[in-house]
Amino acid sequence: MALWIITLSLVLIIFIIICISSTRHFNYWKKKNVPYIKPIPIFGNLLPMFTFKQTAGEWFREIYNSMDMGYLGIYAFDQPVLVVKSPKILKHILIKNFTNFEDHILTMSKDDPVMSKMIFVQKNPDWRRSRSKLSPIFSNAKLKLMFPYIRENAEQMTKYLEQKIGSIVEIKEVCAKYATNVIAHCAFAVDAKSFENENAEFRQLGRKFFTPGLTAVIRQSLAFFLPVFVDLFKVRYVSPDIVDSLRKMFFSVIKERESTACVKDTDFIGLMLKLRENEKYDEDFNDSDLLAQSIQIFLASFETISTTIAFTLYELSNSRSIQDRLRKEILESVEQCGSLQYEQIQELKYLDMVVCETLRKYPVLPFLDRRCTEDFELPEFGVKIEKGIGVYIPIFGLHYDEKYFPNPYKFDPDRFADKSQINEDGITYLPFGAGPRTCLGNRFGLLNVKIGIASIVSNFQIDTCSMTPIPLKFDPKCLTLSSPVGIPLVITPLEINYPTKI
Ligand code: HEM
Repeated sequence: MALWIITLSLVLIIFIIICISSTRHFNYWKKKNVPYIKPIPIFGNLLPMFTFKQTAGEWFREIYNSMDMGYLGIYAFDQPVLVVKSPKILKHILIKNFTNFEDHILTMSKDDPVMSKMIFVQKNPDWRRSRSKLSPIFSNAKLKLMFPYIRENAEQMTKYLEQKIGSIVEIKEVCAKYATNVIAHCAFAVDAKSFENENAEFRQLGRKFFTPGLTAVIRQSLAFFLPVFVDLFKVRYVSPDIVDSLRKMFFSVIKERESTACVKDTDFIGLMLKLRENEKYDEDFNDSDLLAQSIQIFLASFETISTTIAFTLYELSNSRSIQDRLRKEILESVEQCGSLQYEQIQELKYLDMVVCETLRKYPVLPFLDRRCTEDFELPEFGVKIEKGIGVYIPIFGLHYDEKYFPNPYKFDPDRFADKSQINEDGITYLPFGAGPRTCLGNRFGLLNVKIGIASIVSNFQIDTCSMTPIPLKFDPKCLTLSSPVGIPLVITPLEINYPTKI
């Protein structure tokens, strides 16, 4: 027999074995009497995501809309996982019965000594220990100390934009420069110089990590949807050269701080060094833990901040009345105090409403995951979840549900005029997650987002141009929400002669 026939037969046999073995759990939801979507061999229900026809967020929204029940079974490759839609059940999972769902499904290879220590990835008991140590460094008092630098950086951004007046600006890139500078300064005590140098090292690192690519999205999707594979094949979530560059920067700052005995409260690295000093005898909090959490801060903040500002500016460019109302609020407030102050930012109600609405329409992380760590039962809802089962929360589906947000495609900040009712009866709005594992940096993130928006809106008028994608499409090669063509807009000086600018 010809060699090619033997080879082909072998490949065919291996393929059939993989197909059959990938279906061995496929009667799990049927046996539990849970409604489920019919899976296919190998991919389970994940094929649309891996053919890059849809983003993960859009796929979860489709699943969300396909069911009337409060929950539904699917298969992530061969693994049964539950997609939960009911706001009341979500409140139990994320808050009331949090101890049954403390871990994320997301897994990093144990062979990756840095990334596996990042707090987002840590499982218990490590996560609890890190969370209690890191929480104080995000306090209001600490953020206030960082405020002057953030405002200074926003001023640099407006100066940069002044040179671009009248031309088409890819605003997401400008916001990425702003966020890179803040995070490099606050997490690594480095002046990133993103506005001065198009190829600044920190900006390059951010581009490398967040520029969508086939291999990156496959690696990252496996970490979320097939964690067993990650450990088995030692799949790296972040390419080692990015981690190496951040490691070098981190240790050079530590060395400098130690040699000059310089103690600083105005950046996260200084705060973490203080923490290490206090935890001298804690072997579980050494330099590699500090490095892991610094990288965590870089990865968790830079894309979320820049994307949220860019999506807000996109919506403002599409609505002159919202843009004008926001500008009026900001400029009136600045006029009273001379310049924008930390406390004032928290009091700008319409700015807050605008940002909340942006995070509803564009939750940067469009889905969340949890792992059931103890059997869980809610007889009143007919729910029983076994230890080990993964749970996905379709944020994008909830945020576009007519029941909770009428006319969901409309950008309408007035939805958030009264925030007291939000998540009262169950969880329907969760751009930062919810419960004890909610985003650790949400106040820091919101502060940066609001200062960035206030600086641009108070100095420029923002409009769409022939290159602005309307409607906006999302990039299927990105797990977070992102536009494949960026967000090109035109900025012009303010038409009316406003009395004050920031
Ligand atoms: C607009 C900005 C941001 C958004 C929309 C956002 C969103 C999120 C979401 C959805 C989670 C998962 C929460 C959960 O599982 O319940 C999360 C976790 C986290 N975020 Fe953010 N984030 C933002 C900014 C930031 C910033 C600026 C930082 C750091 C300075 C940060 C640090 C973290 C950390 C450390 C976690 C893991 C918390 C834990 O597992 O205990 N985030 N974020």
